[in-house]
Amino acid sequence: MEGVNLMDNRFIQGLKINWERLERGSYIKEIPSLKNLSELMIQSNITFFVGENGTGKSTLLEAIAVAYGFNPEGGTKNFNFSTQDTHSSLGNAIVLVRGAIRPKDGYFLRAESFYNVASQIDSYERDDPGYLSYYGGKSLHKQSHGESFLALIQNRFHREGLYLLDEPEAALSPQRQLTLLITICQLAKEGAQFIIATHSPILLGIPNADILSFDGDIVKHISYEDTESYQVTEMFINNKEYLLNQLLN
Ligand SMILES: Nc1ncnc2c1ncn2[C@@H]1O[C@H](COP(=O)(O)OP(=O)(O)OP(=O)(O)O)[C@@H](O)[C@H]1O
Repeated sequence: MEGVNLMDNRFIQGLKINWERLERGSYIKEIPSLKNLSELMIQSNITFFVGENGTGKSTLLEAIAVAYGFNPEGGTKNFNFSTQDTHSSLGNAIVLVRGAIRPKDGYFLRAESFYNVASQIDSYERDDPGYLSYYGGKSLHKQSHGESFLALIQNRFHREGLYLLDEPEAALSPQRQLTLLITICQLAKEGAQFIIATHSPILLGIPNADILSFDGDIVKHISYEDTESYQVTEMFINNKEYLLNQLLN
Protein backbone atom coordinates (compact mmCIF):
# COMPACT_ATOMS: atom_id res chain seq x y z
CA MET A 1 0.00 0.00 0.00
CA GLU A 2 1.23 3.49 -0.76
CA GLY A 3 2.02 5.27 2.48
CA VAL A 4 1.33 8.85 3.50
CA ASN A 5 4.35 10.88 2.50
CA LEU A 6 5.02 12.47 5.83
CA MET A 7 7.15 15.59 6.17
CA ASP A 8 10.06 15.24 8.55
CA ASN A 9 9.01 18.27 10.51
CA ARG A 10 8.60 17.03 14.04
CA PHE A 11 8.14 19.68 16.68
CA ILE A 12 8.62 17.06 19.37
CA GLN A 13 11.41 14.66 18.44
CA GLY A 14 11.68 12.80 21.70
CA LEU A 15 11.73 13.02 25.44
CA LYS A 16 13.81 12.19 28.47
CA ILE A 17 12.43 11.45 31.93
CA ASN A 18 14.27 12.67 35.02
CA TRP A 19 12.87 10.16 37.48
CA GLU A 20 14.49 11.86 40.45
CA ARG A 21 12.13 14.81 39.90
CA LEU A 22 9.13 12.61 40.71
CA GLU A 23 8.05 12.46 44.29
CA ARG A 24 8.84 9.35 46.30
CA GLY A 25 6.05 6.76 46.15
CA SER A 26 4.49 8.16 42.97
CA TYR A 27 2.18 5.64 41.29
CA ILE A 28 3.90 6.44 38.00
CA LYS A 29 6.99 4.60 39.23
CA GLU A 30 4.83 1.46 39.37
CA ILE A 31 3.48 1.61 35.80
CA PRO A 32 5.38 -1.25 34.07
CA SER A 33 5.72 0.38 30.63
CA LEU A 34 6.95 3.68 32.06
CA LYS A 35 9.10 2.73 35.02
CA ASN A 36 11.99 1.56 32.81
CA LEU A 37 11.65 4.43 30.36
CA SER A 38 14.39 7.04 30.41
CA GLU A 39 14.34 8.17 26.77
CA LEU A 40 11.87 7.92 23.91
CA MET A 41 12.40 9.03 20.32
CA ILE A 42 9.36 10.29 18.40
CA GLN A 43 10.14 9.21 14.86
CA SER A 44 7.15 10.19 12.76
CA ASN A 45 4.70 13.05 12.22
CA ILE A 46 2.01 10.60 13.32
CA THR A 47 2.76 8.57 16.43
CA PHE A 48 0.23 6.30 18.10
CA PHE A 49 0.28 5.11 21.70
CA VAL A 50 -1.46 1.74 22.01
CA GLY A 51 -1.91 -0.84 24.73
CA GLU A 52 -4.35 -2.34 27.17
CA ASN A 53 -6.38 -0.09 29.50
CA GLY A 54 -4.24 1.24 32.30
CA THR A 55 -0.85 0.73 30.65
CA GLY A 56 0.17 4.40 30.88
CA LYS A 57 -0.70 5.93 27.49
CA SER A 58 -2.76 8.84 28.85
CA THR A 59 -0.25 9.43 31.64
CA LEU A 60 2.59 9.89 29.17
CA LEU A 61 0.50 11.88 26.67
CA GLU A 62 -0.70 14.26 29.37
CA ALA A 63 2.86 14.64 30.66
CA ILE A 64 4.05 15.55 27.15
CA ALA A 65 1.21 18.09 26.93
CA VAL A 66 2.11 19.64 30.29
CA ALA A 67 5.82 19.70 29.41
CA TYR A 68 4.93 21.49 26.16
CA GLY A 69 2.87 24.07 28.02
CA PHE A 70 -0.68 22.90 27.25
CA ASN A 71 -3.43 23.06 29.85
CA PRO A 72 -3.51 19.50 31.35
CA GLU A 73 -7.30 19.35 30.93
CA GLY A 74 -7.17 20.21 27.24
CA GLY A 75 -7.25 23.08 24.79
CA THR A 76 -4.64 25.26 23.15
CA LYS A 77 -1.60 26.66 24.95
CA ASN A 78 -3.76 29.72 25.77
CA PHE A 79 -6.49 27.77 27.53
CA ASN A 80 -6.31 28.44 31.20
CA PHE A 81 -8.96 26.61 33.17
CA SER A 82 -8.92 23.91 35.78
CA THR A 83 -11.88 21.92 37.06
CA GLN A 84 -9.87 19.43 39.08
CA ASP A 85 -6.26 19.01 39.96
CA THR A 86 -5.74 15.39 39.00
CA HIS A 87 -2.91 15.56 36.52
CA SER A 88 0.26 13.74 37.42
CA SER A 89 3.62 15.29 38.15
CA LEU A 90 5.29 13.38 35.30
CA GLY A 91 5.05 16.51 33.12
CA ASN A 92 7.49 18.26 35.41
CA ALA A 93 9.94 15.37 35.15
CA ILE A 94 9.97 15.28 31.35
CA VAL A 95 12.43 17.13 29.15
CA LEU A 96 11.26 17.34 25.57
CA VAL A 97 13.60 17.14 22.59
CA ARG A 98 12.17 19.88 20.38
CA GLY A 99 12.69 20.30 16.64
CA ALA A 100 14.20 23.44 15.13
CA ILE A 101 10.82 24.75 13.98
CA ARG A 102 8.09 25.73 16.43
CA PRO A 103 4.48 24.83 15.67
CA LYS A 104 2.23 27.75 14.71
CA ASP A 105 -0.71 26.19 16.50
CA GLY A 106 -1.54 23.31 18.78
CA TYR A 107 -4.20 21.51 20.75
CA PHE A 108 -4.38 18.91 23.49
CA LEU A 109 -7.68 17.04 23.30
CA ARG A 110 -8.89 14.38 25.66
CA ALA A 111 -12.29 12.76 25.30
CA GLU A 112 -12.89 12.77 29.05
CA SER A 113 -12.54 16.55 29.51
CA PHE A 114 -13.94 17.66 26.16
CA TYR A 115 -17.10 18.99 27.86
CA ASN A 116 -14.99 21.43 29.88
CA VAL A 117 -13.08 22.54 26.79
CA ALA A 118 -16.44 23.25 25.09
CA SER A 119 -17.57 25.28 28.14
CA GLN A 120 -14.34 27.24 28.07
CA ILE A 121 -14.83 28.04 24.37
CA ASP A 122 -18.33 29.36 25.19
CA SER A 123 -16.85 31.45 27.96
CA TYR A 124 -14.26 32.95 25.58
CA GLU A 125 -17.10 33.70 23.14
CA ARG A 126 -18.95 35.62 25.88
CA ASP A 127 -15.81 37.71 26.59
CA ASP A 128 -14.88 38.10 22.94
CA PRO A 129 -17.94 37.80 20.63
CA GLY A 130 -16.93 36.15 17.35
CA TYR A 131 -14.41 33.82 19.02
CA LEU A 132 -16.68 30.87 18.14
CA SER A 133 -16.01 31.45 14.43
CA TYR A 134 -12.68 29.66 14.96
CA TYR A 135 -14.73 26.59 15.82
CA GLY A 136 -17.24 26.75 12.96
CA GLY A 137 -19.52 29.39 14.53
CA LYS A 138 -21.74 27.12 16.63
CA SER A 139 -21.32 26.36 20.32
CA LEU A 140 -19.84 22.90 20.75
CA HIS A 141 -22.47 22.29 23.44
CA LYS A 142 -25.21 22.72 20.81
CA GLN A 143 -23.90 19.84 18.73
CA SER A 144 -23.72 16.13 19.41
CA HIS A 145 -20.55 14.88 21.07
CA GLY A 146 -19.23 13.44 17.81
CA GLU A 147 -20.30 16.45 15.73
CA SER A 148 -18.67 18.90 18.11
CA PHE A 149 -15.47 16.89 18.33
CA LEU A 150 -15.17 16.78 14.56
CA ALA A 151 -16.16 20.47 14.24
CA LEU A 152 -13.31 21.39 16.55
CA ILE A 153 -10.82 19.27 14.62
CA GLN A 154 -11.92 20.41 11.19
CA ASN A 155 -12.09 24.11 12.06
CA ARG A 156 -9.32 24.46 14.55
CA PHE A 157 -6.60 22.07 13.35
CA HIS A 158 -4.17 23.40 10.78
CA ARG A 159 -0.97 22.38 9.07
CA GLU A 160 2.12 23.32 11.05
CA GLY A 161 0.28 22.52 14.26
CA LEU A 162 1.09 20.12 17.08
CA TYR A 163 -1.84 17.94 18.18
CA LEU A 164 -1.93 15.62 21.15
CA LEU A 165 -5.12 13.55 21.13
CA ASP A 166 -6.32 11.11 23.78
CA GLU A 167 -8.77 8.60 22.33
CA PRO A 168 -10.20 10.95 19.68
CA GLU A 169 -12.33 8.09 18.37
CA ALA A 170 -14.40 7.95 21.57
CA ALA A 171 -17.35 9.95 20.21
CA LEU A 172 -17.01 9.15 16.53
CA SER A 173 -18.89 6.67 14.35
CA PRO A 174 -16.72 4.44 12.14
CA GLN A 175 -17.58 6.69 9.18
CA ARG A 176 -16.48 9.80 11.08
CA GLN A 177 -13.32 7.99 12.19
CA LEU A 178 -12.52 7.64 8.50
CA THR A 179 -13.10 11.39 8.11
CA LEU A 180 -10.73 11.97 11.02
CA LEU A 181 -8.20 9.62 9.44
CA ILE A 182 -8.27 11.64 6.21
CA THR A 183 -7.93 14.93 8.12
CA ILE A 184 -4.96 13.65 10.13
CA CYS A 185 -3.22 12.28 7.01
CA GLN A 186 -3.77 15.51 5.07
CA LEU A 187 -2.50 17.77 7.86
CA ALA A 188 0.47 15.53 8.63
CA LYS A 189 1.41 15.57 4.93
CA GLU A 190 1.46 19.37 5.15
CA GLY A 191 3.61 19.45 8.26
CA ALA A 192 1.38 18.96 11.30
CA GLN A 193 2.46 16.56 14.02
CA PHE A 194 0.14 14.21 15.90
CA ILE A 195 0.69 12.07 18.96
CA ILE A 196 -2.44 10.02 19.58
CA ALA A 197 -3.44 7.53 22.27
CA THR A 198 -6.02 5.26 20.69
CA HIS A 199 -7.77 1.91 20.62
CA SER A 200 -9.23 2.52 17.15
CA PRO A 201 -8.36 -0.17 14.58
CA ILE A 202 -9.40 2.37 11.94
CA LEU A 203 -7.11 5.24 12.95
CA LEU A 204 -4.23 2.87 13.58
CA GLY A 205 -4.40 1.86 9.93
CA ILE A 206 -2.81 5.15 8.80
CA PRO A 207 0.11 4.08 6.65
CA ASN A 208 3.64 5.04 7.77
CA ALA A 209 2.51 6.05 11.24
CA ASP A 210 4.72 4.93 14.11
CA ILE A 211 2.92 2.71 16.63
CA LEU A 212 4.31 2.51 20.17
CA SER A 213 2.96 -0.24 22.38
CA PHE A 214 2.72 0.25 26.15
CA ASP A 215 1.94 -3.43 26.81
CA GLY A 216 4.66 -5.09 28.84
CA ASP A 217 7.56 -3.52 30.67
CA ILE A 218 9.02 -1.43 27.85
CA VAL A 219 7.52 0.95 25.30
CA LYS A 220 8.21 -0.64 21.91
CA HIS A 221 7.49 -0.11 18.21
CA ILE A 222 5.01 -2.55 16.73
CA SER A 223 3.28 -3.04 13.39
CA TYR A 224 -0.40 -2.39 12.74
CA GLU A 225 -1.08 -6.11 12.47
CA ASP A 226 0.52 -6.68 15.87
CA THR A 227 -1.80 -4.25 17.67
CA GLU A 228 -4.44 -5.84 19.85
CA SER A 229 -7.02 -3.43 18.43
CA TYR A 230 -6.45 -4.90 14.97
CA GLN A 231 -6.13 -8.51 16.10
CA VAL A 232 -9.25 -8.59 18.27
CA THR A 233 -11.35 -6.75 15.68
CA GLU A 234 -10.10 -8.98 12.89
CA MET A 235 -10.71 -12.13 14.93
CA PHE A 236 -14.20 -10.99 15.93
CA ILE A 237 -15.30 -10.08 12.42
CA ASN A 238 -13.87 -13.16 10.76
CA ASN A 239 -14.81 -15.68 13.45
CA LYS A 240 -17.82 -14.13 15.10
CA GLU A 241 -19.90 -17.28 15.59
CA TYR A 242 -17.01 -19.35 16.88
CA LEU A 243 -15.78 -16.60 19.17
CA LEU A 244 -19.19 -15.83 20.64
CA ASN A 245 -19.75 -19.52 21.22
CA GLN A 246 -16.47 -19.77 23.11
CA LEU A 247 -17.12 -16.61 25.11
CA LEU A 248 -20.75 -17.14 25.99
CA ASN A 249 -20.98 -20.91 26.43
N1 LIG B 1 -4.36 9.70 40.06
C1 LIG B 1 -3.96 8.43 40.04
N2 LIG B 1 -3.57 7.82 41.17
C2 LIG B 1 -3.16 6.54 41.17
N3 LIG B 1 -3.07 5.78 40.06
C3 LIG B 1 -3.45 6.34 38.90
C4 LIG B 1 -3.91 7.69 38.83
N4 LIG B 1 -4.20 7.98 37.53
C5 LIG B 1 -3.94 6.85 36.83
N5 LIG B 1 -3.50 5.88 37.65
C6 LIG B 1 -3.08 4.53 37.24
O1 LIG B 1 -2.02 4.65 36.31
C7 LIG B 1 -2.11 3.61 35.33
C8 LIG B 1 -2.04 4.21 33.93
O2 LIG B 1 -3.24 4.96 33.68
P1 LIG B 1 -3.48 5.65 32.27
O3 LIG B 1 -4.69 6.49 32.42
O4 LIG B 1 -2.24 6.30 31.81
O5 LIG B 1 -3.78 4.37 31.35
P2 LIG B 1 -4.16 4.30 29.80
O6 LIG B 1 -3.15 3.40 29.15
O7 LIG B 1 -4.30 5.65 29.22
O8 LIG B 1 -5.56 3.55 29.87
P3 LIG B 1 -6.91 3.69 28.98
O9 LIG B 1 -6.66 2.95 27.71
O10 LIG B 1 -7.92 3.00 29.84
O11 LIG B 1 -7.19 5.15 28.80
C9 LIG B 1 -3.40 2.85 35.61
O12 LIG B 1 -3.07 1.66 36.30
C10 LIG B 1 -4.17 3.78 36.50
O13 LIG B 1 -5.00 3.08 37.38
